[in-house]
Amino acid sequence: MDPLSPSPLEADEFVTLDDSTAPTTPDGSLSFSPQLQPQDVGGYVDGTSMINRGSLSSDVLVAAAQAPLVRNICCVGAGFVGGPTAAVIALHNPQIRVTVVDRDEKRIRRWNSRHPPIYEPSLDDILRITRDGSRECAFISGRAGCVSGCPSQCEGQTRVAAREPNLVFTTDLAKCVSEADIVLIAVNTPTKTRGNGAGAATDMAAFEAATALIAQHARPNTIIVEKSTLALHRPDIPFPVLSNPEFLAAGTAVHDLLHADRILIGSSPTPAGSRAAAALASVYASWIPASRIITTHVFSSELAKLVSNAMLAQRISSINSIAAVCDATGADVDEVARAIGADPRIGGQFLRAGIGFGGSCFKKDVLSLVYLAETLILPEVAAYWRAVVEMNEFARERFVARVMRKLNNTLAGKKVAVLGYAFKKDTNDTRESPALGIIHALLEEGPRELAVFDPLCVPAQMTHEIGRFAGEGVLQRYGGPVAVHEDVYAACRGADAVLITTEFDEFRNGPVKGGKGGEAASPADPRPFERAEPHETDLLALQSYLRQTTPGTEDPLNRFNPTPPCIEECPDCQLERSVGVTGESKDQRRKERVDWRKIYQHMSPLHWVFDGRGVLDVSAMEKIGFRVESVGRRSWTMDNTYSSRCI
Ligand SMILES: NC(=O)C1=CN([C@@H]2O[C@H](COP(=O)(O)OP(=O)(O)OC[C@H]3O[C@@H](n4cnc5c(N)ncnc54)[C@H](O)[C@@H]3O)[C@@H](O)[C@H]2O)C=CC1
Ligand SMILES: O=C(O)[C@H]1O[C@H](OP(=O)(O)OP(=O)(O)OC[C@H]2O[C@@H](n3ccc(=O)[nH]c3=O)[C@H](O)[C@@H]2O)[C@H](O)[C@@H](O)[C@@H]1O
Repeated sequence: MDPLSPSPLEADEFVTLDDSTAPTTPDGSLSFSPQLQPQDVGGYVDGTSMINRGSLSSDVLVAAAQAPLVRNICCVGAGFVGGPTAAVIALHNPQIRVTVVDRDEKRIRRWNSRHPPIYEPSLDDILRITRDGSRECAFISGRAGCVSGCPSQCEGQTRVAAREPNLVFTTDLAKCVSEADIVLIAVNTPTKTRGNGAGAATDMAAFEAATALIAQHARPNTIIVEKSTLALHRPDIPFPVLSNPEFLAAGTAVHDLLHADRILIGSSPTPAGSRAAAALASVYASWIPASRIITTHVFSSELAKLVSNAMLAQRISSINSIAAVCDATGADVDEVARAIGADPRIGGQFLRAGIGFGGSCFKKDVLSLVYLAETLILPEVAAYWRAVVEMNEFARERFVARVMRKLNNTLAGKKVAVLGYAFKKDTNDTRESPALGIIHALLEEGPRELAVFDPLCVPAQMTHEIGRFAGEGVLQRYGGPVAVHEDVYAACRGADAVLITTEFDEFRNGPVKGGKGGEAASPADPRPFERAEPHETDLLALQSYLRQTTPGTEDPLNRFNPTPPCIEECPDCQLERSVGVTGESKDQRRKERVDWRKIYQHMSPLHWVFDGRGVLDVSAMEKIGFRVESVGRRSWTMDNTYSSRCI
């Protein structure tokens, strides 16, 4: 089989933005929507009188005493949010049965196999425990090599009991919903592509379809929880409805769920609303400190989620606007970011300049805010937030223009390698990836070859997507210029220019700065644990440590049950065999840094590298002989020195 051709099942399974269907989105205006009338929110329609302010309020604590016991949770939507969220809830609540239901059979098949549809660090370990159950195990309580008589309980063994499976993936929505005490809705809410509000409003089609089915099958008093991102929406169903937006980020989903800085629960200001909020809070309280569980009015919660993403996107657009100023003046955007970030009122995060933000949410949520402002007749507010998206597009266009300028404004007869296809590092999520727009723009210039490489995305998936958005004729197998590579060196061989479009650590040539998304420092031995019975989070930390000290050991605690066997004709196994890569070997290889010297030797003589993500140490690259252009940083001139005024 051609390794680059999608297997029949795989091609259908690729993560794509669903096409918008009918114009079902409510206008977003409180006064326009029949679902947003005062009786729904107990007279708090103006949003000013929230029931609870700050963390877990006394109302909710009082309600907690009367909150229904949660034994069964159903999550509708087995995507980037539903899958990891359900897995972490199941991990920390072994007494709760968690079912994840999706209408996409292939996706469910993959969740039930050793080929989960999404890649997230540590997710596989959690699935192994919750979906497959685990064996009893034991380990030395103290640090390895600790001396006898150590005061820190280092002696002796800690035993961990076996666990029954409590996470189930299925397509049987009716059954799961009818058994649930809480139903989490985590279905996709993309931007509408046609009809009223196209290009800005949220497409509520999947959400409405899900709520209609839930209303049909749920028992009375089942608590409905919106995890999908919505804008001031109230489903018209006779159940207590909570808003519980998700703040996890792709690539760090498990970390974000395990160590959430806040859990936001919006409810209506009624005793039933508070009881429902308390029941949901009790699920999170298994691992999140009560001080981090914030309860608000349901609309405040939904708006807070939109605003959170809008503010983060705005920071990226702000620093990218400054990158353009740096390019024109000789200032260095990283130095500027470091200097301003040292002010605690500003802070240092989300100030990495480059080709702009991608992903399924930032653009969608900013546009949703724009649409909301427009429907509320606040054109100035709408224009303000729209500029964030426009600046993002400018960042990408500016990068392409710079590549073209340095390549004499033509790609005829030239080969360009694009490194990074996912929208950010450590994920195989490609939705709204800046790389896609860049590939599209480069194809317009008629290159001889456009080679694409990504350390995590499956080549067949990339090929399929590029063929879909640019037409199959662009693919090499149909005589076009696009070749997707499994190997970075093959991608760069003979290239006139290499572009870095995703901030994977694999592409770096210098140290990685810390942070949750950064390259993890070698994990320290977490023992001895504070608790005699370690938490699952403790066990995950111990497992990472032991894996590092005994490389090649997949299950150092000897806790895992075997993964479910694949069906004989498993398309994922076939694909792995055809490209000679297994999940594990790919993980292993991922950790390897690109050898830039090797790339240099086999590139064409100009050795251009365009760093769209600021991952390269330019001086080190220069020593090898590369000519590097880095957004908002330094720029190459023909007299072999770095120019300060390049633009
Ligand atoms: N992707 C992310 O990192 C984050 C996403 N969000 C929000 O969470 C929501 C879900 O996003 P993702 O998980 O990324 O979407 P996704 O597209 O990965 O997954 C959604 C899943 O819902 C399923 N689905 C749709 N309608 C259904 C129905 N009627 N019955 C059963 N299953 C149905 C789809 O088949 C799909 O598998 C969105 O509102 C998004 O804005 C929030 C925070 C982070
Ligand atoms: O609602 C959502 O979907 C999620 O959106 C973002 O998470 P995500 O899009 O997964 O990833 P981010 O780390 O926020 O990165 C988004 C994009 O911005 C880019 N970025 C990020 C940071 C930065 O400084 N500069 C920059 O260009 C990244 O490369 C990426 O393309 C938010 O960070 C999450 O809190 C939120 O839950």
